[in-house]
Parts: sequence; structure tokens; C-alpha cells
Amino acid sequence: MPQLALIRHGQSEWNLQNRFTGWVDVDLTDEGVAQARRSGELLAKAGFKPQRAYVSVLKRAIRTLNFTLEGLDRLWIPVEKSWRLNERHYGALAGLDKDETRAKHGADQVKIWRRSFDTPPPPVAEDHEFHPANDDRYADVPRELLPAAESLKLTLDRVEPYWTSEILPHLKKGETIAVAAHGNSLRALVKLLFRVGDAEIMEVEIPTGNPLLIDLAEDGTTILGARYLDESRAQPLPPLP
Ligand SMILES: O=C(O)[C@@H](CO)OP(=O)(O)O
Repeated sequence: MPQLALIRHGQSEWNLQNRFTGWVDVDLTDEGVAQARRSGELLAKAGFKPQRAYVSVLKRAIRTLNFTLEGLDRLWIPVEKSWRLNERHYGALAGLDKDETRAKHGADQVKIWRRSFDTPPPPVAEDHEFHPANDDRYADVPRELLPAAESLKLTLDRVEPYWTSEILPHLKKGETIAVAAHGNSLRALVKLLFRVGDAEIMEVEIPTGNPLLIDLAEDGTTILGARYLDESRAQPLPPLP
């Protein structure tokens, strides 16, 4: 039967500093590295043997995947990197302190920017260093696909085609797959897999560096069971569809 582990990167420097991050390529903290190593240990203990892995093009997720695969002694498996698994683009909020932004714009507005399904934050300027058009790694991505800011809905709009065309076919073959990504690109996948409503997804949070292990039926989409492997840092999961 297919099995899927969704792994949010370990704690990043800007998670620790409480700053909006999005597509900014910040690194893991020492604690984030420890969480990533622990992710490998927990998956090994659960008997998880991934045959392939998918990851964003941001180092906090790539390094988390590498530590995880090292713990599993499976650094050899094929790994595909895609911008489509990146964190949601935080637009003009990227780099700002979350508490200072609340003080300036109000907690309600910040909650809407952070957790509403379809309200994107204000866009980043085209000539700003945080606009993806100014970053080499996106040179091959068609310009019209590069976001200046993303809501969760816009994130899901670019995650879903990748899920359907690249990941799902392998699950349908019965493979075991690891996906290392980000709080909001994984919330998008959880919304899709658990069929969470637009309002309900606001309350779903995914802890850093804590693998969510999902057992799937042969169709690769029906969830048979799901659990966080580090129970001490688990968050409530949506009900099974
Ligand atoms: O800053 C970010 O990119 C994300 C994830 O850390 O934050 P939030 O919790 O606001 O979605």
C-alpha cells in the first residue's frame, strides 16, 4: 500500500526570530537541524522506507530532507526539487517582524494575511530582491507563473498540478514517498488530501520537523490513517474525509 510522509522543515532562523519568510531562503537553526535529524530517527523507527522524495528549492526544506534521508540511510533515492513546493510567497511582508506587523496593522488583519484561504498579502515590488524574477533559481519558470504574493489558494493552485502530475502517479504504483516542504505548501496538500473546507483550513497548523505519516489506499488518495510521529509536538489533524 502507498505511504506518504509530509515533513515540514525544521525550525528556521526566521521562525525563531518571528519574521514572515515565504520564499526567502533562510537556513535552519541548530534546533531546526536537531528536529530534522529526529525526523529521520522517527521515520526509521516507524519502518518508513521512501523510494523517492520531493522537496522545494529552499535550503531549509532541502537540508531537512537530507538529514531525514541520512537518518534513514537512504540518501541514494531519487529526489526531485520544485519551486511548486515552496512556501507561500509572503509578498511585501517577507522579512517583517510578525508582532510589529500586528502592532501596525492590527491582529485581525495579520490573521487574514496569515491564515485566510484567499486573501493574499500585499505584493512585493518587481524590482525588490525578494521578487522571484530577480532570483536565478527561477530563471526557467515562465514569468507569468512567478508570484509577487500568494494566498493559500494561490499556493494550492500551483501545488495541486505538481501533486497530480508528479507525485500521485507514483503513489498509485504503491510507492513510499517523502515530501519535505513548508507550513503553507503542506497545508495546501493537507487541504487537498483531507478535503478540508476553505474556512476549516484556517485552523490547521503543521509543526516544524515532525513527520506526518499517511497510509493510503491503492488509489493513492483515500487516507486509511494519519499520525504525527513526534506525539509531544503534534497538532490536531482534520477528520478523515
Ligand atoms: O513566515 C512564513 O513563511 C510562514 C511559515 O513560517 O509563516 P506563517 O506561520 O505566518 O504562515
